[in-house]
Formats: sequence, structure tokens, C-alpha cells
Amino acid sequence: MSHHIVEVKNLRHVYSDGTVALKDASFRITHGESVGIIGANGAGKSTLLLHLNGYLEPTSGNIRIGDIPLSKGTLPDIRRTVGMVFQDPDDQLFMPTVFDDVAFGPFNLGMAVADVEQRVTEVLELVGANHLRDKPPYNLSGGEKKRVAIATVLSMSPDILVMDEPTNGLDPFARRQLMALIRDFKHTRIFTSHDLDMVLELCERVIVLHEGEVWADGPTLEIFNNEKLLAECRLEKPLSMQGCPICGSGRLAGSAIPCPKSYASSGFDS
Ligand SMILES: Nc1ncnc2c1ncn2[C@@H]1O[C@H](COP(=O)(O)OP(=O)(O)OP(=O)(O)O)[C@@H](O)[C@H]1O
Repeated sequence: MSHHIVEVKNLRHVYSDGTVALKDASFRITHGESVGIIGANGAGKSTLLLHLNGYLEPTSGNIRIGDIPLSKGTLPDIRRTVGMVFQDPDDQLFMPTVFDDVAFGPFNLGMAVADVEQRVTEVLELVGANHLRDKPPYNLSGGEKKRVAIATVLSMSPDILVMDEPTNGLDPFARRQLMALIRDFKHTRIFTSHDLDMVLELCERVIVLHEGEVWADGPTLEIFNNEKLLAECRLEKPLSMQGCPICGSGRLAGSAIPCPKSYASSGFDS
């Protein structure tokens, strides 16, 4: 399973206008890990993800996916291994219909028509978008586009799933559905999100980016309990770890239910 390893060494990225978006970022993610990349706006999260399958070229440093060093020559292999869901689904959808968009990758892999049909149906059902299969992607709502964009990546059966803010724009039901899908994905998962409750629920490990640097990298609960670190990086605890908004007492991690005392004091039960 060494092909599922992602290794980033001393990655630096300077955009053409001189913005230093990443400074010396290093980490190693191994097979089956589910890793959340978090940080304030502009911390460098999207820039980092865009390097993982070669959409951006490092100013310096290097990336290895399994045994393959990422370079122009290895891009086709890398992109077969690393499936990337972009932050903006419009960057991912370009065909006349949803079906064509989701079928594009499998056809390129040389799959037979019947197998492509089956694969497309499976992944569209997985993201709850099979009813949209004949629609032009540009007519879909934001959340629908996001689900189809995710389907275009799943249809390629990637070994490593990389997603930039996957729940952005999704309604609560679709968010839950996507979380289940991420949880069930057997291989490596790496995603950025401002949805820290989702990160808490799905990731055993978190990498915190701050002003282009890896500020912390460790077990999720340890990171979310480090109030000094969160304040330095302009982050907050997930809502489910914050005190009850009514009486201030703690809630269990992972629970969105206010404490029983707040029911009594707010008159919810009267
Ligand atoms: N094409 C670009 N040219 C110049 N600067 C850019 C470009 N894209 C991003 N940046 C800058 O690089 C820095 C990192 O941006 P990036 O999009 O990686 O942040 P982010 O952590 O994903 O932010 P957000 O949470 O807002 O999505 C920011 O200062 C941003 O303004």
C-alpha cells in the first residue's frame, strides 16, 4: 500500500505576484489516514492541496505519492492515484450533461461502455445526484454541482481522496450523506474545511496551517483542546466542543445537544 503515502518535503509556493502562500511545509500521510487540513482564510490550504496532484508547481521542495516523485513526467500516474475535488465545482464540470462529466474519467481509463454506465450510476447514487444525470451542469444549484463534482472524482476510484472544503454549500442532509461517504472511503482521505465539527468527527489527525506554515500536526482532540494554538491561528473549537451557549457548562464532544440544564432554564420544556 506504499502507493497511498503522501510525502511533502519543505514545500514553498510563491505566486507570480510575490505572495508567499506556503513556507517550508512538511508532513507525511500514510495509507488509510483521514487528515483534516485547517487554518484561517488565506492560511495556504487550497494552495497546499493544489500541489498534491500537480495543479501547482512548487517554488521549491518536493512531493512524493508512494514511490513516485511528483514531476511533469509523472503527472498522469499521480492523477490516477490522487482524486481531487476542487473548492469551486465550476472548475471541475465542463461537459454538456452530468452523465458526460462523471463518465469522462472512466472513458479515459479505457473502460467499456456498459461498465462506465454502471460506474456512473453507482457514484451518482452515492452522492444523491442520479436524478440529475441528464441535466447540463451549469443549470444545477451550488450544492448539486458540488455533489456532481465529487462524483466525477469517485468515478475514477482514486487511491487517495483529496477534497477542498467538500461540505461548502451543502444542505444538512447532503452534508451528512457526504460525511458518511468520506467515513466509508477505505483509503487515504485528506481534506480542508472550516466545518470543524466535521473534521472532529471524521479525522483522527489534523494539520494546522498558519500564514503558510505547518503550525501544528497531531491528534484531532489534542489540537482542538489547545486553546492557545487555536487563538494564535484564528481558529475556534468545533461547536460541539464549546460550552453550552445557555448555561456555559460543557457538552460532550460530538454532541450537538445542549445540556439538560439549559432546557430547564430556557423554558424549552414548559
Ligand atoms: N493565484 C494567486 N495569485 C496570488 N496570490 C494568491 C493566488 N491564490 C491564492 N493566493 C494567496 O495565497 C494565500 C493562500 O491562499 P489559499 O487560497 O491557499 O488560502 P486558504 O487557506 O485556502 O484560504 P480560504 O480558507 O479562504 O479558502 C492567500 O494570501 C491568497 O491571497
